[in-house]
Amino acid sequence: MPKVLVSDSIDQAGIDILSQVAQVDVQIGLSPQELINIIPEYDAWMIRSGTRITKEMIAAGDRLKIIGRAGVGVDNVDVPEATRKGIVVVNSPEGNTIAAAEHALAMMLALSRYVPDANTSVKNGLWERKKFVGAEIYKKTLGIVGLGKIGSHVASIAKAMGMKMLAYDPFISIERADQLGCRLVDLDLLFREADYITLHIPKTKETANLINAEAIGKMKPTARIINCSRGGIIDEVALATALKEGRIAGAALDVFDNEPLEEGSPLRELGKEIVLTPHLGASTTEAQVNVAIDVAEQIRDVLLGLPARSAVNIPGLYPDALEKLRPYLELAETLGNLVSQLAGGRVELLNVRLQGDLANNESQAVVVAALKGLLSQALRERVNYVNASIEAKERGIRVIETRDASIRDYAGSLHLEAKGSLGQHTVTGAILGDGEIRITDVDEFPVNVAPTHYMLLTRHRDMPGIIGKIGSLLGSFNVNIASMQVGRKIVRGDAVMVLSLDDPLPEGILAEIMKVSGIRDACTVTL
Ligand SMILES: NC(=O)C1=CN([C@@H]2O[C@H](COP(=O)(O)OP(=O)(O)OC[C@H]3O[C@@H](n4cnc5c(N)ncnc54)[C@H](O)[C@@H]3O)[C@@H](O)[C@H]2O)C=CC1
Ligand SMILES: O=C(O)C(=O)COP(=O)(O)O
Repeated sequence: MPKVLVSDSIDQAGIDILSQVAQVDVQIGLSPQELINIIPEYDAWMIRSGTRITKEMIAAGDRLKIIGRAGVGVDNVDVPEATRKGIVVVNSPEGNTIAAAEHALAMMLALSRYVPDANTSVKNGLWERKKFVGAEIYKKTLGIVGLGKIGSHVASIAKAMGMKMLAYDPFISIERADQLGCRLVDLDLLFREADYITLHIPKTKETANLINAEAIGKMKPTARIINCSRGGIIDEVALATALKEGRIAGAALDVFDNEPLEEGSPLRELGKEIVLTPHLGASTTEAQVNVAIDVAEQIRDVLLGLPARSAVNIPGLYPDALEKLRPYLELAETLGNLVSQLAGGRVELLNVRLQGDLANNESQAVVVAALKGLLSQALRERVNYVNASIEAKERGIRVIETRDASIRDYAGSLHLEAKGSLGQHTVTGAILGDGEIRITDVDEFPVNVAPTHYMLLTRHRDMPGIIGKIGSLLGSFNVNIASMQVGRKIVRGDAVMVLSLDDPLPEGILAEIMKVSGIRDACTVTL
């Protein structure tokens, strides 16, 4: 019988499901070393946010087939390492949406009316009515950062409470925001105008320290910040200083840089202007039943050899179909990711054209893979083969699928066209005889490049010297070029340059590239 390790507190409903097919061991509070010692005997591992699954633990888990996160965020799991080891990572993308949204609203109200401190005061035998005069949220402006599942639910309730709403989410369409009663604005305006700012975004490179001293400096002195998303999005020291000096009015935090919140944290020293909870966003009976069942069912299915419905790192397709289409799914995902970065965040239209032999194939999975790639910049591990179409629909992305079997530059190729905040862009790619992916066309300019993790694309005038200048500029920043391709339609006309790089581009280099005479546009892409 397979064995499942449960190392965080999970609702019994989940344990019951797992017990149908496996021996379940619940072991909470083990140290990282203890986990490394015992994980070799387990086939599956079920956690919440309390366990950090590291590369070393995954390396030790020789029998591990699946890691199940009973919740949304998988930032406590080394997903790339799990993927490399062929371990499926699943989560429950929607099981705790309502709980997290309601907690954010509870925090907003508690903060406005000083409920926690007033409660402590009464329990201490005091009756301090003057000390706890609060603020109403009615007719106040709520700035929602991240209009995904939780942010959308917060919006619908805040609307009913009479709030005016601004939202910032570079991956959401204006129509979707309109439907929710939110005005999409840039971050700067949101910071300046909001009375309440609530964060509902994943922690990524872009969102780490988003709320820093500079951002706080733009806020009203009466502004209050609520964070029930992820620690590390707010600079805790900058926030504590601003609250201490009265530069903003309050903050309510459920998540922290270090959890549990460390003893010397300056946040602990503040008074009624701060409300702190110990990562309780998902802690309702209902949400815990939802996520436990959702994830336990997936672990059970995978242990029985069936696909998982919310895998964050592999497609939830049946093995036969998957094997046949695998190269094209990878191609579609890569091209989707590439075209989304060329078109800018707010993509409103994706046209997927299956060409040559590919036009005769079952196409749905290819379109879904392209959407998964397209949304991966916004949703990271949250988007998968199962939810990509729904996510795209909710974001107001129009998807058009066309086929043209007569285009036969390659046996089978895929052409994507996306319209976003940076205009309309196209990419084409194919699978070569050796199974390798090639990008064969960018914005209708022919190229022949293998995609790599770091890429630089320029639009320039085809003229002598320009390639050399870009090469030397990259060299002077110690960036190594793996390969370089120029595509043009006519001599000395417009051209594109596609460079595969071994290193990420340091900050500031794009501005230098743009100064090179003849360069019209340049962008970096991370695949
Ligand atoms: N405190 C708690 O116990 C809980 C916390 N969470 C966390 O809440 C967060 C939101 O969860 P969901 O709404 O389910 O996720 P979601 O994926 O549905 O929504 C996230 C939204 O953030 C947007 N986004 C991505 N990068 C952005 C950026 N740089 N700037 C602005 N917006 C950006 C995306 O377009 C998306 O609409 C996640 O970090 C999740 O882990 C979720 C449940 C419970
Ligand atoms: O689902 C999430 O992303 C959460 O943050 C919830 O965390 P938890 O399962 O309550 O430890």
